[in-house]
This record gives sequence, C-alpha cells and structure tokens, in this order.
Amino acid sequence: MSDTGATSAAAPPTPTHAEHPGITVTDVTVRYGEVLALDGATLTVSAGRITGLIGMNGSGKSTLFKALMGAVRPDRGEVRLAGLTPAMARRRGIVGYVPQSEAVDWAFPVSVRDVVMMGRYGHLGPTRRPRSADHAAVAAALERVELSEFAERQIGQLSGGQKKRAFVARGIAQEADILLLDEPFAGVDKRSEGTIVRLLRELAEAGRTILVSTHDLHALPALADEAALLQRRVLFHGQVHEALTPERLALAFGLGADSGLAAPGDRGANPDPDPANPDPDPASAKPAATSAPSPIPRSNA
Ligand SMILES: Nc1ncnc2c1ncn2[C@@H]1O[C@H](COP(=O)(O)OP(=O)(O)OP(=O)(O)O)[C@@H](O)[C@H]1O
Repeated sequence: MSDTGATSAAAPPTPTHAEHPGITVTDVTVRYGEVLALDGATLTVSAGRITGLIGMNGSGKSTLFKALMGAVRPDRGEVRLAGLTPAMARRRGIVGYVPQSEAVDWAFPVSVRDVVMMGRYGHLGPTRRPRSADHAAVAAALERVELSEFAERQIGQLSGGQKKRAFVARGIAQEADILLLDEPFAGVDKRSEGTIVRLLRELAEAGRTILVSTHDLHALPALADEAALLQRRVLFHGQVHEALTPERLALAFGLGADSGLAAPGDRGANPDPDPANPDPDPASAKPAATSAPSPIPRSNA
C-alpha cells in the first residue's frame, strides 16, 4: 500500500508475464487535446485481487480503462496486462471488458446469447463457427449470472442490472484472466449488484485479476480487496478500509477534510439512507450525519 504520488516518477522495468500476471500501469499520461485526463498514473493490480478504482467525475477512470484496452494511446508511460501490451492481450483473449452503459449501442440487433458468445471469439477454430464446447460455455455463463431465461432476448430489452450481468457473462465465457469493469453498479438494482459482487469474488478467488471503477463506495468493502483513489494520477492505493477514510476521500473528491463527507463505514450513525438518494454519488453527496474518521471494517476479510 502506498500514497503513490511520490513513487510514480521512478518507472520500474516492465515485468514479464511470469513475474506479474496482473495489471501494471506505469507513469501514464493521456491528453485529449488541451485536456489532461491522466497525469503520471501508476498502479499495480495483482492476480487474484479485486481493486476498486474510485474518483470523482472526470478524474480519468474511463480513460484509464481505454488505455488498458488500447483504445487510447498514452502520451507517456505504458500499460501491461499480464506483461503484454493491450493489443496483444486483446488478441490472446486475456482481457475481458464490461463497458459503461453509455458506451453501448443497446439497439444493436443481437440477443443476450450473442453478446455472451462474443466472449468465445478468441476460442473459435479456423471455421469461426461455435462448437458444442462454446455453446456449453455460454450456457454455463448465462446460468451463473442468472440470465438463462433471457438468452434469446434482444440485449436492449433487459434492465440495467441484467445488461451488466450479460456483459459479466461475456467475460466469464471468455475465460479472461483479467477483467475490467467500468461502473458495473451504475443504474443496477440490488439483486444484480449482489449477483455481480458474488461472481467477481468467485472469479478473484479462482485467480482472476479484476479492476472495477465505481461511484458506489458502499459496495466497495464487500467487493474489493484494495482501492485506488484516482485524480488524474493515483493518489492512494491500499486496503479498502485505509482508502475510505474521510481524509483520503476528501482528497480524491476535492473537498475539504472537514466537509462532512463520510466513509461508508460511518453509515451506522445514519442507518437510514435518504430514500430519494439511497446510494448517493459521493461527488455530490450532501454531508452525512457524522464526520468521525473511523476506518470501516472489511466484510470480505
Ligand atoms: N474524447 C474526449 N475528448 C476530450 N476530452 C475528453 C474525452 N474523453 C474524456 N475527456 C475528458 O477527460 C477527462 C477524464 O474523463 P474520463 O471519462 O476518463 O473521466 P471519468 O473519471 O471516467 O468520469 P466519469 O466518472 O464521469 O465517467 C475529463 O475532463 C473529460 O472531460
């Protein structure tokens, strides 16, 4: 664990797959014209761990995912997935991606089964036709996310949570070593959230490397082993309960430490969330009833 700002300048040599099967982001800077989206971001995600990536709107979370998927090329620095460049990792089917809902054309005429089958493309033989093993893998993935009965539905006709589960099933069918999930809980009902959290924990225990961006700090202790606070660069990376202190959250969300922004573990002092805003976005959250800097207990310890 570390407050990583001080260490980001020293770029370590690129690890090989054998040395590091997870994700390494080394001193990555990304600009969109005049906009500096990432500024020397450095992060290591170990295999078998789930890391929550948290930061306010515009802090660079999606840009980091795009860099990991090779959709944007860093101006400086490098990313490696299992020691490979994004293009190589994608070609080898090592990395699975659950995109933000806004990034998907839900009107596209594909069924839920088709979407999950996309995860099998890297496994198809020269004929590019799915074989019985591929159909079986898709059926098993659909069952794991509890979507078997929706398999033939057009993907856009699912609820927000079901759509996310369909993309998680795609990653499961792909058997990807590394899973990237951009805001998997946005617009998701509690049942879907619970299903996704449980599945990701199972996948991590099976050795997968998982990076999840989320605004839902309350989901984080049950979900993640570690948390990384992003504000163009990684301000802190360590145990979840160490990241979710009022001081560190204030740093990441650009508020004064005395703003009253409470860590999820402080919920006990305010057990009934505002029914109009049950899962407040911390960037816009009104001050909670307590500002006591008590670290939260990890429920996955
Ligand atoms: N294609 C683009 N062209 C120009 N600026 C962009 C582009 N994409 C993102 N940005 C800017 O880069 C910064 C980082 O954006 P990014 O989408 O990575 O943030 P984010 O943390 O994912 O935000 P959110 O939580 O709102 O999804 C923002 O200032 C954003 O306006």
